[in-house]
Amino acid sequence: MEKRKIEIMDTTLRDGEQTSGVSFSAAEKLTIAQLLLEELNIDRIEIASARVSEGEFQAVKGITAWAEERGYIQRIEVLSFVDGGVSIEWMKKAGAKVQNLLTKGSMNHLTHQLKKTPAQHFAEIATSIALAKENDIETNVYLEDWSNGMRNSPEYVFDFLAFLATQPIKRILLPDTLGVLIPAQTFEFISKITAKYPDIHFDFHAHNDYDLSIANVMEAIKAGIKGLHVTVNGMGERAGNAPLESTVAVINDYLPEVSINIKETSLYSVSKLVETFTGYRIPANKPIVGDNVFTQTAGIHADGDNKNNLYFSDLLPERFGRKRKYALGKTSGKANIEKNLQELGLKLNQEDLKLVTQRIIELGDKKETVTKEDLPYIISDVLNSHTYQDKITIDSYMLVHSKGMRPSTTLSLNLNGEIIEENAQGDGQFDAFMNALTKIYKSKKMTLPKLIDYAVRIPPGSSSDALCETIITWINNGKEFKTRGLDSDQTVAAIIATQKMLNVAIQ
Ligand SMILES: CC(C)C(=O)C(=O)O
Repeated sequence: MEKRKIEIMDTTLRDGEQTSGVSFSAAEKLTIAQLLLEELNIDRIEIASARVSEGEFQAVKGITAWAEERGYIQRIEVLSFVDGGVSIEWMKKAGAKVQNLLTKGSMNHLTHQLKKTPAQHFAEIATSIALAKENDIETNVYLEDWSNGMRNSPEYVFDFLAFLATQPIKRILLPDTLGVLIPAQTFEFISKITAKYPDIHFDFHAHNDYDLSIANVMEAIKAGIKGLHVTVNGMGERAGNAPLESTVAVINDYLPEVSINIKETSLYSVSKLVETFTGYRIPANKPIVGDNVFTQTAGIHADGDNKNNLYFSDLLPERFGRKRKYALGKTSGKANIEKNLQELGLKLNQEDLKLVTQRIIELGDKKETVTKEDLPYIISDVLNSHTYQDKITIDSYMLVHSKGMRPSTTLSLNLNGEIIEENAQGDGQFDAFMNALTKIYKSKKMTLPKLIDYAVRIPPGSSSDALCETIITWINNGKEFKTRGLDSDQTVAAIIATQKMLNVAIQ
């Protein structure tokens, strides 16, 4: 059976720009337009509202010049108004060839906003369409507030459609302007319209106010719609529009009777670029493009992935240019750690794996996020802890840092079984700690190795703040050696490195 083609119209550059606080520069608009058409294969794009500003005019001019050269000009659309030809003049100067004419799709809007009768409105629309035609501009017509129109004034909507059926237009665009439709209504309303006008091209423009945009998009397709409006990352007025990414995935996976032409593997990179241009952050749990949506956190999932891919679905990350990740944290378990080790090309015996797992769970308990890049540091720390037995331990300490007073430390040291407590002040918390330790050593007529270098680093490439490593270089009887400490807190890491030094020095 031949599949029905669904046209995808992306309105990131028009409705998406109506996201509160978002404004694209002309150069950004051109870059996004190029990616949408050439990288993703989007059928049509709506790039601006006519008459908005000089900046918008320049942006449209730039895109139309480029599109004309590439033969894409009929795929570039501009939102225009019933304004006696002002929008047409603006579009002509900007080089645009397709207007999406904004009209009133409900009696409520018509009477209370325009304060006109249907006959007056239709006459003005006919003039706008004729004027566009004279100027070689093609017309699509938006019925603003159409979904409420279908609920509250269906006779008006059908009169309006009967009028439009006589007009030289290409498409009729049906917006759920306030995002109020539920899937059953979407199906019912669109079915009624497509049954009556099977040869007219209708687009559906969803909004996401009830988080139902994708469900509505699916019903609109089943009801015979020929085109859909979407935005990258679901940006748009209020709660936004139907997100391009989920629309593509759900159509490809669940609606085999229709076809679309979008390149799935480029969805993520375009989404990221739009995120960067807008500063509008993608939530980590946003389907397809969110940071965490291909990360297995629970160990049982990673374990299942090893056993006949028990936790896989059709939403494979590679489809969207992404990779599956296995989180490291308190719920991760051995399977997650093994997956990360595999990726790093590392192997551990069962005992060390257990110790590393234990360390990661401890960090997770402190609400730290551990990344793959942290793993070699944790392993090195765990493996090094095998090389000596701690005879001297710092059993407890209190570090005080306050305004207007010198930092101070109280510590309790277990020196070969004897517990000694001491306190001291210093220039910083670690300095105060070392001063207290020096006091204990002096009281026992022992000498401490001298600290000659102190370096702190976070694991390179780590995107988490889980760990920092403190590496201290000491000198003892003319011999230099280094010890390291690993912790989420820099001073604690230094204290761990110091305890190691105390034990190395007595060997
Ligand atoms: C401006 C119009 C076309 C719109 O975006 C809507 O009604 O949702």
